[in-house]
Amino acid sequence: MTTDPLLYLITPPKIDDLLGFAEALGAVMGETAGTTAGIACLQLRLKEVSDDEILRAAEAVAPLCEQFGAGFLINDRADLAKKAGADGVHIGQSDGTLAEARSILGAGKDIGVTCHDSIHLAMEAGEAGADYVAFGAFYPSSTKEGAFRPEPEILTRWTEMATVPCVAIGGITAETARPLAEAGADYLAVSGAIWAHAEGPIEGAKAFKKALAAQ
Ligand SMILES: Cc1ncc(COP(=O)(O)OP(=O)(O)O)c(N)n1
Ligand SMILES: Cc1ncsc1CCOP(=O)(O)O
Ligand SMILES: [Mg+2]
Repeated sequence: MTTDPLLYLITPPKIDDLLGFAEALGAVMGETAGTTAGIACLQLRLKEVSDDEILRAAEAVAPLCEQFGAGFLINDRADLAKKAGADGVHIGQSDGTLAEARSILGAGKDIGVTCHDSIHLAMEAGEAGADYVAFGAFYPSSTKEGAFRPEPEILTRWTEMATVPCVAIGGITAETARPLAEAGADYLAVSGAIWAHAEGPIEGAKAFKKALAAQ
């Protein structure tokens, strides 16, 4: 690979067995630690669950992020990110404004913004102070349906015109990662390719280790 994106892991949208999940997460983080597929960031992305459930999950995963040196972000909710003492929040185009999230979290925290397939949205996010912009879904995703399907080239355009880091997301697997890395993604955001890997999350992590190995 010509570039070396970092891995940005996203949790499954529902976690039934929190202890079991934390164990699997620790194993994935341990498996990739110190390699080019080391987890740089974890996003807790639980959907249709109570605030308490999100905060309980945050309590379970935050120490692992600390242990393995990964940033810890919460999806959608700056207020819960603040309560959980997370490193930041990821917001979509319908999750409130960046200014609102910033006023809740303060200057030192990270705020990432979904920009779909739009350089225009990314410029707006960058101007509003986003710490990263996210483009996708690059490939069909079993985790989230979506109408937006950018070409990897958007990552190249962005990196040539802006300094704000870019995240690629959507259906990324060890097999589909390469064009996104070569196009200039700073981070590859991945969920299903780890958590729904046919042979389990550790094998999923090993596949990324192999795919992202320095060449
Ligand atoms: C890194 C990253 N990129 C995009 C998204 C999608 O956010 P959003 O559009 O708000 O959709 P939901 O994830 O909330 O369903 C993301 N979560 N993370
Ligand atoms: C949250 C999100 N936003 C666009 S695609 C996606 C899902 C990412 O999960 P997967 O890696 O399983 O496609
Ligand atoms: Mg959202």
